[in-house]
Amino acid sequence: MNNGMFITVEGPEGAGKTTIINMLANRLEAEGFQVLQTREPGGIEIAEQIRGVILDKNNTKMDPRTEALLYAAARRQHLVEKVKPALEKGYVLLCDRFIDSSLAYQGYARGLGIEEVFSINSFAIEGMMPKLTLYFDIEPEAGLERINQHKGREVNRLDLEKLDFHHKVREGYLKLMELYPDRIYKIDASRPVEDVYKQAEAKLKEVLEGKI
Ligand SMILES: Nc1ncnc2c1ncn2[C@@H]1O[C@H](COP(=O)(O)OP(=O)(O)OP(=O)(O)O)[C@@H](O)[C@H]1O
Ligand SMILES: Cc1cn([C@H]2C[C@H](O)[C@@H](COP(=O)(O)O)O2)c(=O)[nH]c1=O
Repeated sequence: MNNGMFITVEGPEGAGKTTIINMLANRLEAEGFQVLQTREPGGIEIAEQIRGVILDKNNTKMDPRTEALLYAAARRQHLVEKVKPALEKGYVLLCDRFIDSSLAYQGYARGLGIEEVFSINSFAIEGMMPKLTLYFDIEPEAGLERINQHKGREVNRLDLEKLDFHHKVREGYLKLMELYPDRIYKIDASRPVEDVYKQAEAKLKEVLEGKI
């Protein structure tokens, strides 16, 4: 039984996902929803350990397929331990990144192929897809500039990829929007925080009120 609502938030580095998820969670809780925030890769102990391996700056030899499989493995464990139980209890689950990150980063930007990466992830997720994905669209230069200014945020292995890679990630997301127009909703994340929040809140409310 699945009574909750599975919402994912996606986008390039520094798009503002974490900032807006926090604001949405506060708002929904104030309105009486049961809300759970989580993230990928991570969110539970085993997946956080896998995150450490994937994002370690010293792991420069990591093969792209190994990377894709590790993300899928972390996803599987997180889904079983946290996502499914929360949805069964009726939570609105706000997840910072999910399968679309693998499709955009590993499938498109790394060149493994969107279909191939979807296929290995099918084994991990067994059809559990989000009801809504808020895609935070921003030029990579602007997103990277934000994270460079963000004191205390550790720079990880993926952040250190060349600018061309980050452009491909964005192109990958734009392709995903064409593939899944009913699920993925684009937010202009280059705007000031309040404006980005309003765009996200309006769409989320539509979905929660059952308008789509
Ligand atoms: N709309 C905005 N305008 C300007 N700065 C912003 C905006 N949204 C977030 N920021 C700032 O940009 C930095 C990155 O924001 P945040 O951590 O929310 O992004 P993110 O998408 O979760 O990043 P990543 O996934 O790459 O870690 C933070 O310092 C945050 O305060
Ligand atoms: C889930 C997932 C993530 N990634 C990348 C995207 C980011 O570069 C890092 C995660 O760092 P964040 O600060 O938590 O955003 O991992 C990926 O390439 N593939 C994935 O499936």
